[in-house]
Amino acid sequence: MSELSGKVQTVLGLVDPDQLGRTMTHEHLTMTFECCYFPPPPGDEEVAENPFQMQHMHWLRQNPYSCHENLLLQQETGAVRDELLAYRKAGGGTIVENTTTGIDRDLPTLKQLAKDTGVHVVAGAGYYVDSTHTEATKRMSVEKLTDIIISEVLHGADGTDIRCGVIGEIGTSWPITESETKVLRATAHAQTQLGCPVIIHPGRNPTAPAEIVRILQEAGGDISKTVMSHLDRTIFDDGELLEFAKLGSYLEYDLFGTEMLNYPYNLEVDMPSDSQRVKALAFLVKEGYDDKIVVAHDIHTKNRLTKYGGHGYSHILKNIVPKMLMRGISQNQVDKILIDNPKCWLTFK
Ligand SMILES: CC(=O)NCCS(=O)(=O)O
Repeated sequence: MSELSGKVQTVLGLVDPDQLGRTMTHEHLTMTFECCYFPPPPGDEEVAENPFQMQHMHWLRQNPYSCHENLLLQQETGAVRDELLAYRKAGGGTIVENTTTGIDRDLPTLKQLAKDTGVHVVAGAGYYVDSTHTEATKRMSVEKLTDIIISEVLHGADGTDIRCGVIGEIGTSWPITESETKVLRATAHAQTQLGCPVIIHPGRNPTAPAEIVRILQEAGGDISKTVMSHLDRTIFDDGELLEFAKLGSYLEYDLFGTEMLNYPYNLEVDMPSDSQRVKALAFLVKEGYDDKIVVAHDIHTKNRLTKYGGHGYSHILKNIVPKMLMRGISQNQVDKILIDNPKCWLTFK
């Protein structure tokens, strides 16, 4: 039995799972999203150059990816520190920080933030989407990728001794690329050896989550210890959602706080409102999946920080939980979603 068994690995070391408390399973505290810059609508170029003014806040919420500066969350460590202190005050205990190779993971900053704020921070191992894979990464064998991921969990990542406590978010596009398929297989192999939690970023197609599960399963992955992220922008049909839920992964609604009319990465998608997200959670609870739901905000742009008039990391605790209770999700079920399910997922086998 490894020393990790029965524990959760944070950037400050191993902790007992009961210490985690309320947990957001998919956030970013420092990263860059420049890989996913999307040009502004014609005529809006000037706003995009000078976005952080009151009169532009609505534009920024609607076009968060069309402003270079908005994509540089790594410039906001001070604001994020204040946010984490507020998160603790609001009853938060833990944040899973999903930044992986390709979007500027910064483990020393995560460690410092955890020390300064008392929030448990669990860091992610592995690789983001194909467009961020280097040529060297693309040439690697599954075995080599597996070794790197395992080492990031057992010894530390990016030349530090700071260890990751989860594999992911592992990025995939749609269709899934060859390089992403190798990383998924390596993820499953590493998970088999480590007994660790895994979290996946699916491509923007309703069939993507099931296809990813198929690839992980074929490579021996443990789907019951895997979170499928971003379901709120991926599967919209209730029947398809239940079909996917049967496969046994955790079901993550992680874009709370995001309101956007035109989702630039897939104009077919109607991004739901928070009320619609709560409705989806209530539906899954009614169908018996309360042991499988996890939630988060997936903050990855500056405009979502309270410093810039955004909802911040405490939005779920302050605003969404009361709405969940109002929509028939019991306090016991809320506690499962915020405390028990993340704890169970994050604990090494
Ligand atoms: C950081 C990240 O991957 N966020 C997800 C953005 S998406 O638009 O839901 O894919």
